[in-house]
Amino acid sequence: MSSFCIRPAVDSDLRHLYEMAKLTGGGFTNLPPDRRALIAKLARSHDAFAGDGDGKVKDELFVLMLEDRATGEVRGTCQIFTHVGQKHPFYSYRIGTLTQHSRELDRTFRAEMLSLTTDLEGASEVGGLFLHPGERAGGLGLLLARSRYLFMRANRPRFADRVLAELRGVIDEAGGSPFWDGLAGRFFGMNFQEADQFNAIHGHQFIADLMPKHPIYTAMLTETARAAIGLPHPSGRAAMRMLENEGFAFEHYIDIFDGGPTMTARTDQVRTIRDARESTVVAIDAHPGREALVATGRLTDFRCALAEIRDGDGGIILSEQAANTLDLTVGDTVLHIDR
Ligand SMILES: CC(C)(COP(=O)(O)OP(=O)(O)OC[C@H]1O[C@@H](n2cnc3c(N)ncnc32)[C@H](O)[C@@H]1OP(=O)(O)O)[C@@H](O)C(=O)NCCC(=O)NCCSC(=O)CCC(=O)O
Repeated sequence: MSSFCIRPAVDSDLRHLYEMAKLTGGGFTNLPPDRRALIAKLARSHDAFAGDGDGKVKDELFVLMLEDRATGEVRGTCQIFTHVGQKHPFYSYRIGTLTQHSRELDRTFRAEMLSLTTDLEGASEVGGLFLHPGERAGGLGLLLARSRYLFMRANRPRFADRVLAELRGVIDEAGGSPFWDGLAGRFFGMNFQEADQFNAIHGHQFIADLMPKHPIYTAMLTETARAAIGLPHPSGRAAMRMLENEGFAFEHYIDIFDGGPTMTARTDQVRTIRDARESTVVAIDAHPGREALVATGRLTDFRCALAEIRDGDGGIILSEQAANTLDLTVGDTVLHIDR
């Protein structure tokens, strides 16, 4: 087990966030390579961690970081929004069908249409998931993604009953988006990269403002735009698999910008939220145990790590390594779930 640990972002993480944002290759709405936008994110996250939820529905943002406690190196990040669409409308396209029959021709046609909706307004959102390429395929992506669900469980009243995640859509080799070119791009006078850059600095709102409000028949889109509907960017397949493993499903909502799939779940049915257990640490030793995710704390003191645990008398026995990584001692309460 490693000494990697998830912790709340602090203002001095700007450098790390910026470095990671530069590595994403663009089109990653929640992690733009723009210092001003990242400073604003960190300030918003700072406020969210400092408050304790006053019962009002707000769109708060929590930014988490993956740090190697042995070296102090930051290797990943992820985000959680409490209620999207409180300030600016949260638009999605819903894919629907309209079936029509002609008696004279004896033909039935099913037309697929994209309707602009704000159906997902008020839901919580997980996003901004990024692991340094050098650390992939070793379980840390899983730690990053699932730590958010343990955080939500620890702060359940602050989150909505529904949770969504937007996956990046298909981007071609030239950095363009076939879905953008076939639809939104025709109403903006800019290519995808320009829109992406504008979006990073000024936010999503201009897209919503200029987007055509009438339903779009997909039969009228170009073949390449149509083929991109609901398809994730190839680098997002691991993220999609992890969402599916948690019980998220594609319910016919897509991003209005790049056509990427929006996955949704009932918050209390997300596997990690539903199945996590709260236990007391009854002992700490160096014997091997089963692999689990262990979290402690609730807000600025929140920490989460991969750990070896065993069942003990009246609680769990934790590995020494995990106890050091998470600063835990006997008698502390933790949230945990097997890997
Ligand atoms: C997403 C992560 C953090 C995932 O980390 P890793 O790559 O280390 O993941 P992993 O442990 O190798 O794999 C996790 C699960 O995905 C499966 N998997 C891996 N690669 C796959 C592929 N190409 N196709 C299908 N499934 C794949 C693995 O088998 C495993 O599932 P089993 O356990 O079943 O075997 C990383 O790939 C990354 O930083 N990618 C680039 C940035 C990105 O695209 N981020 C997502 C943006 S979308 C977003 O942020 C919203 C979504 C969200 O926030 O959750």
